[in-house]
Formats: sequence, structure tokens, C-alpha cells
Amino acid sequence: MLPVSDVEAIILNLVQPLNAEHDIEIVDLLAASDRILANPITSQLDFPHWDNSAMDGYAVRYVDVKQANAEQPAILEIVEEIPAGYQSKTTIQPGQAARIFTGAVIPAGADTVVMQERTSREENRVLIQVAPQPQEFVRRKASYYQAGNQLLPAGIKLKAPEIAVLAAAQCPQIKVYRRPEVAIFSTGDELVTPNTPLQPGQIVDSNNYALATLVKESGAEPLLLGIVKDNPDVLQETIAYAIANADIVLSSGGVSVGEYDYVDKILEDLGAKIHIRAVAMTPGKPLTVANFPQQNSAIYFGLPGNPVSALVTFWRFVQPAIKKLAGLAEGWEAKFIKVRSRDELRANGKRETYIWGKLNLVAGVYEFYKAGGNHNSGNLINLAQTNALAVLPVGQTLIAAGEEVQVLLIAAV
Ligand SMILES: Nc1nc2c(c(=O)[nH]1)N[C@H]1C(S)=C(S)[C@@H](COP(=O)(O)OP(=O)(O)OC[C@H]3O[C@@H](n4cnc5c(N)ncnc54)[C@H](O)[C@@H]3O)O[C@H]1N2
Ligand code: MOO
Ligand SMILES: [Mg+2]
Repeated sequence: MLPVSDVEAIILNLVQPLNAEHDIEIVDLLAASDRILANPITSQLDFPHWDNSAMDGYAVRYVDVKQANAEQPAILEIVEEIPAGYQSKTTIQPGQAARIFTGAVIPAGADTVVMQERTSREENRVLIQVAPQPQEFVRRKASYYQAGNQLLPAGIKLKAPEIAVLAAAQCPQIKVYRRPEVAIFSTGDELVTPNTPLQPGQIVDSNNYALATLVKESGAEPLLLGIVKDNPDVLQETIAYAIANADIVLSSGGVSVGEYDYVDKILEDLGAKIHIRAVAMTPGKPLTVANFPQQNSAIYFGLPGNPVSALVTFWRFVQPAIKKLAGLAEGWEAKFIKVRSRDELRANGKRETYIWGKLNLVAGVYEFYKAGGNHNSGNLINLAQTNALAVLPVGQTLIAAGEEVQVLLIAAV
């Protein structure tokens, strides 16, 4: 049994990110949210594109108004009105100003904008009541970004701010990494689909549904291979198909020590190198991780069958692997935050222990509440509505109510 941190390192080492030249798709910007940028983006445009006004007011020459005050306002002749979207036609001379609006191009000759509220108007003249700072309210050309520099790096996830930047940079279509393909199947003679009336001894397959949902949430494409009987030939056929057609394979069940736990044996027959067989964690002790050095780069995760164990191992190990494979340049590791636990948390100290519960916002601070009900890895019922896993390291048997604990976020809080 390997420690969790060793298992994490082995897995992340096995994962090779998708190829930035071959594993790409070109998508419209509006379809690009949550996709991962495959190329760095450089723009030939400066931001701002030209000197423009940050206020509705008057474009002036600083030297003309630097002494202005309410008793002795500077009085300037208005020679032009410049709405946003128009190019000025004049050059501001000494004693002159242009009426200007937010976003409009600063006219030649002017270097400063006085906001409207600090002025008064007498027909064609403006009275500047307050001296501005030099260059005040001018958004200088290229002061946000200079053409030719890198605007966005490769390997970032595109959210609203990045998509806004790409739109502004006139990139209506962009290269993103394709979504990783993740084959998913459940193993077990006892399993039936949710629409099958149960015979004695049967169990509804929930793992395929949970894993398909998590795979999609992680930005990958599920390839659903259904329920596979505990029959070595069928299982071997399914595994061979899955590794040939996916980047990652997730099976659940059949990885423990029982008579019908065939997964490891079949992987070996197929030429797999098995890197992990068991992890010192609970839930999630029986976890098989393998790859196929002679065939391709597919990584096989044989997740434990117990419903909570399958999901905990997904959150802890598979999700970071998918994120790294998907081309994310950084931030794929599982992230923990420290919060106070409202409830007492107990473990036997022998394996790293994951306790499911919920982060609640109390007076502006998140606190961990252990889920009520039975904390058995076969009980998926009280996993509903949780969003965090509290982690007790090996050797720690108690976190008293009110003490701090590390938690892994498993859903948005
Ligand atoms: N003698 C030992 N027995 C077990 C050990 C052990 O160390 N020694 N480990 C236990 C632990 S911990 C776990 S976790 C399970 C893992 O077992 P498998 O991965 O071999 O899974 P199965 O035996 O196929 O099933 C276990 C359990 O989960 C239910 N299951 C399976 N698939 C699904 C599914 N798709 N949807 C819903 N439920 C599923 C299955 O019916 C079993 O109840 O082994 C322990 N045993
Ligand atoms: O690891 Mo098992 O996952 O404890 O139930
Ligand atoms: Mg078993």
C-alpha cells in the first residue's frame, strides 16, 4: 500500500499532456468557454488602440489650465465636439478645448481631460474651475498592452475575462486542445441499469452515472461502455477496446482480492505495466493504475467498486490527471484549503481518511460540517449535497470540533 502523496506523484508523472499541434480543435469564441487554449496569443493591436478619454468632459492643453481655480477659472474656446467613434479633425491650439466623451480619441494638441463636473459652460466657452493633474483622464495608447507582446499564454482555461480579451484582440476563432476521451465502464454480475426491475441480489449501477458526470465536469468526453459482467473474456475485450480508443480508462469494481476481481490479471495479460495496486487511504484502498508502454499512452484507472470509494479516488487522483492531460499548463493538482470543522472528526489513523461533508458560510467564513448518516464507503445516499472532503492524515485519529482541518473541494461552494 503506497502513501497517497506517492500515488499522486506517480500518476501525475505518467500523464503526458495532449499535443499542442495535433490534439487541437478550432472553435468559435462563443463556444470556447472552459476550453484550454492550445497556442499563445499575440496581438498586432495596442490596448488602448489610441489615446482616449476616460471621462465625459473637455480635452485641453495642461499648460492652459494648470492655474485654474473657482475664483479664476481658465476660459477656453470650444473648437470641436468629439463623440466616441470619431476621429478629431483639428489640433487644439493655446486657449482652445474640445468637448469630448468617454472613449473618444484625444485630439492632437490636447494632453489632458477635465471632467465635466469640474467645469461650467457659457455658450461656446468652457470655464475650468479646478486644475487637473497633468494627463489626467487620458487612457494612453498601449498603456495596457503593447502590440507584439504575449497577450495570453497557452494552457489556460478560457473563462469570461479571457474570452473578452480574445474578442477585443479580434480572434473570433481560436485553437483549443481537443477534449480528452475517457472510457468508462462498471464491472460486476450484480449490476443492472436504473430502468431494470431489481431481482434479489442485484444492485443498480450508479458509478457509471457519477463518473460520466464528473468526466464531463472535468472538461473531458465520456465514452460510455456500460456494465461488463465478471467474465474474464468479455472484460478483456472491453479493456482492450477502451485502451485503444481513449486517453484514460475508468473502470469501477473488480480490483480487490475477491475471486471475481479480475481487472489486474487482465491488465497484465494485455501487457500493462501496473504502477499502483493499493493506496493507504480510506475510502479508496484498492486502486489500480496502469499504462501500456508497448501500445499507447492510455492510462488505466481501476477504481474501487464501492460508490463513495470510486468517487473519492476520482476526485483525489483522476481529476488532476484529466486536467493535466487536457493541456492545462498549471493548477491541475488537487487543492486543499484549511477551514475550521464544526463537527468532531475521527479516523483510525492507519490510512489517510477522507470524510465527506459540506462547507457552509458562517459570518463570512467557511466551516466544515460532516455529512449526517452512515459514513460507509458503500453509502452513497449521504454523499448527496456534499461539497468537500475533510482529510485526516495517517496517524491522526481526532480533530475536535472547532479545530482546523484540510479539505478538498469537490463541488462549487
Ligand atoms: N478481503 C477483502 N475484501 C475487501 C477489501 C480488502 O482489502 N480485503 N477491500 C474492500 C474495499 S476497501 C473496497 S473499496 C472494495 C473494493 O472492491 P472492488 O473494487 O473489487 O469492487 P466490487 O467487489 O466489484 O464491489 C464492491 C462493492 O461496490 C458495489 N459496486 C460495484 N460496482 C458498482 C457500481 N457500478 N455501482 C454501484 N455499486 C457498485 C458492489 O456491489 C459491492 O458492494 O472491496 C472491499 N473488500
Ligand atoms: O477503500 Mo474501501 O474504498 O474503504 O471501501
Ligand atoms: Mg471485489
